[in-house]
Amino acid sequence: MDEERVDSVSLRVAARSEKKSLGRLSSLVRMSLSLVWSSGRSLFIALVVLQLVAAGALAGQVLAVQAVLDAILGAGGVDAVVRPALLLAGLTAVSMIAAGAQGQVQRLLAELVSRAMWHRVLGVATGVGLRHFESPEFYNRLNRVQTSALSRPYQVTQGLLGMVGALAASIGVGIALVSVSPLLLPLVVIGGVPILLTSRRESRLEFEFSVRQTVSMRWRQYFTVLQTGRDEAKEVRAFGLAPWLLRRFDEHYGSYLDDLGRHVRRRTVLMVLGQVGSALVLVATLLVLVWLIARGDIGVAGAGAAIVAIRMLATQVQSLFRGVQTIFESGLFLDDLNGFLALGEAAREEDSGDEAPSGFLEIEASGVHFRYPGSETEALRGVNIRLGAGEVVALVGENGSGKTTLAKLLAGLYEPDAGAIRWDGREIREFRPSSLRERITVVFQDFVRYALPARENISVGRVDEPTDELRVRQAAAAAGATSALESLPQGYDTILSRLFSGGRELSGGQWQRVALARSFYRDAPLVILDEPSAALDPRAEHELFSTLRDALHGRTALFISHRFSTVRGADRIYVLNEGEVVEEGSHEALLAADGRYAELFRLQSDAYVARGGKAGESAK
Ligand SMILES: Nc1ncnc2c1ncn2[C@@H]1O[C@H](COP(=O)(O)OP(=O)(O)OP(=O)(O)O)[C@@H](O)[C@H]1O
Repeated sequence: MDEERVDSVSLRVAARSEKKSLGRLSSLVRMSLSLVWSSGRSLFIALVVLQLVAAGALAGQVLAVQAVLDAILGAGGVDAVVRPALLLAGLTAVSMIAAGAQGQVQRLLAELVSRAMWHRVLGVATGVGLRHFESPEFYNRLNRVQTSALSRPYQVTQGLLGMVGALAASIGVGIALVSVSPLLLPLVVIGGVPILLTSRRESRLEFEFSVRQTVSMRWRQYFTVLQTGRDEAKEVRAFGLAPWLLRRFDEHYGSYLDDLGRHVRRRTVLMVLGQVGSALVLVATLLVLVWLIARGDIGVAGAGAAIVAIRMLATQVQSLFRGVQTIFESGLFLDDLNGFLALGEAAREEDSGDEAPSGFLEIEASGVHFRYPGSETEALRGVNIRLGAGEVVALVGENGSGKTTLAKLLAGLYEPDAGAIRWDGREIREFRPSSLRERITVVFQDFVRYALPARENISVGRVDEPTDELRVRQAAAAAGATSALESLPQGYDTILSRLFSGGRELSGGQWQRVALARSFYRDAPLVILDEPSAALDPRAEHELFSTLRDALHGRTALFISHRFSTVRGADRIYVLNEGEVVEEGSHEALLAADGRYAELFRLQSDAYVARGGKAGESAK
């Protein structure tokens, strides 16, 4: 919670101290333009052309109005009015068509920019180290980036294009107005200033509101997922959670709506102040016009054209200043976005070092300490373990003793705070992290169940190569998944989820076999299996471990298990307790030592015997 508070406070402070210099404006514009340009240059050019056409047509309309009025008041009769009237109609049609076409082109361009932004954001989300996923601030930022910052570069460009169009139109109409009376132009421009001032304040309020509401919005999203998610649906019904979840959702929505109400009121007050200020200047401008007419400086046709020009120009000047405001408003969100994208830069820089060797003779963890970010206590405290090539090594220990954490460090997903993990004497931190991970395959307890065809659920084990059908089937066979997958309606083409039509769901144990097949398909020299048999029935578990060495084809395996019947076949067993290795050795040696392992083993086998089964004895 503290981190969230610091995050929003620091961002609000940054927003207040933000410099509104021209330099900043130009750097925001440059960044946004380059993104839009690289995403769809031909559409961008088309938009600029359409803006210019619309602006030219607008300025032409002022002159056409004057020509129509001149013709009406002159002695040429009806015939003389036809040509300027047709011109006016033509110019009006052109400006309307240009505006309509702009809307369609903008829609396409916005999607192209959005895709380019998603590429960057997803690149960061998948590229940053796992430690970021321990931090609420990372999720806050990710949420803000997804909900608002993603569309901002395009909005800046749109603001800029709007400004270009408005500027072109203002110049055109301004020249037309000056030709009627030079005095009126500065007054119309001054009319835009109140809008500029109030909208700058509105921008800041908008950003502050967004930062303030990030955490609440994430809670709302979370409660939405709980009520709509497939995985959650069972428990929500079984526990009758629906009304309670809806109440929790409503609490967050309620506080959001209260804050939104206050925010909208403040923005409305500012908007009204700006508009009233502009309207007062407009009144002054019109009074000057009346004075000019009274003095006889402007004729009737000129006065008519001036009124049209003042109206048009006031709108254009407002658009111009609103464009500036959009850019500044987006600037605050873009800073946030840039901060997020910088994490990706840092991750790319971190992914450097030597190529990891294709194999090893020995992996050794020595004196490894590790504490999760934000955690008080160490999850690992001076751990020493060794894995020889081709060995099958087991980690056992009670819940929370650090087994999974050690597996994550060995998999190169976290770095030790102290101590080292070495491959044949070389510290793994010397290797490029992504190249190290290519040499390792891990099946986590909570492996991902992809809503994809069975084949892809296995071949995602190695996506950098084209799918090898034979290897998919061999991996499935090694994991004991063949019969479950072949009996599916479309065999390996069946989607393993009910989310999509034709899909089928697997049982927990069948899924576990698919995850194992995925790890075998990866074909890496080190295989890490975190409770690979937790969901397997006794027969499947027995089959898995009796054939594990064959399936490994000489690869090294580290597996975590709570079942001692599976652990006993390992070459070496490490017993963890509160982040430390307290015992190591073969099953027989550990039993003979009569320590913690022997105690846990007896507890488990006694439980079987107590239930009257023979499994305990057979385990011994
Ligand atoms: N992502 C995390 N952030 C902070 N602390 C964590 C995180 N994951 C685990 N821990 C803590 O680290 C310690 C070791 O956890 P770990 O998951 O390695 O235990 P384990 O031996 O694998 O447990 P289990 O048998 O229940 O799977 C525990 O105290 C746990 O609360």
